[in-house]
Amino acid sequence: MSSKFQAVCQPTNPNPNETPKRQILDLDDESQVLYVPRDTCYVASPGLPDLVYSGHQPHAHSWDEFPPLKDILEAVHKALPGSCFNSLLLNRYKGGNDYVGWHSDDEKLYGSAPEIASVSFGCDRDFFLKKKPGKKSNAKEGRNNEEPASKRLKRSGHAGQHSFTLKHGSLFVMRGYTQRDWLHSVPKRAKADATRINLTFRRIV
Ligand SMILES: O=C(O)CCC(=O)C(=O)O
Ligand SMILES: [Fe+2]
Repeated sequence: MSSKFQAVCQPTNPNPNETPKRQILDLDDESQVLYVPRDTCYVASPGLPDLVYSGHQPHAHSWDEFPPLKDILEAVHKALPGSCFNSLLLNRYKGGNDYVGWHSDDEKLYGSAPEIASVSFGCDRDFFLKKKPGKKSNAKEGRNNEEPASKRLKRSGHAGQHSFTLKHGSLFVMRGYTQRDWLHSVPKRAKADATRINLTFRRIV
């Protein structure tokens, strides 16, 4: 059976000073190409605008090519009443070296406060969320900076960062201003020795 997953490679960014909008691409030292450090596959309903991220425009497969995905979509719609997803980005992490760097899925075509439903299968992986620079993480931290800067710096390491373990069969939902105000990532994990498939259902408005 042929795989619809793509290991995405594209030529090195012509302007090396320009950082990709979403930090999900990485520079491969040997081949000097920008690559996505996991395999991806994009599915979308017909007639929607093209998805472009980090200068990459994935081919949109149709739902009919993957009948099981339609079943999962239906189950997600049932679990999240009122949701109506029309596109899906799949990620395959072949092992602990595959990852997604800090980014937000804040592309305009998803609207200002998108709901994104993330379903995971296979190997457990950690998922991190942290506030974008300049966004206050809660009312407490916004207090007039009573604390000396040196102290604040010390505890700022992972303060305000939230970690979740996304387990086989789990449904994780991001909504509201999560994409506007927060970054998320799935870091490399030496101990994650098996494949993980992640499905992120989205609505292009
Ligand atoms: O694999 C995950 O849990 C996250 C994937 C993700 O953030 C994305 O596809 O934008
Ligand atoms: Fe994401």
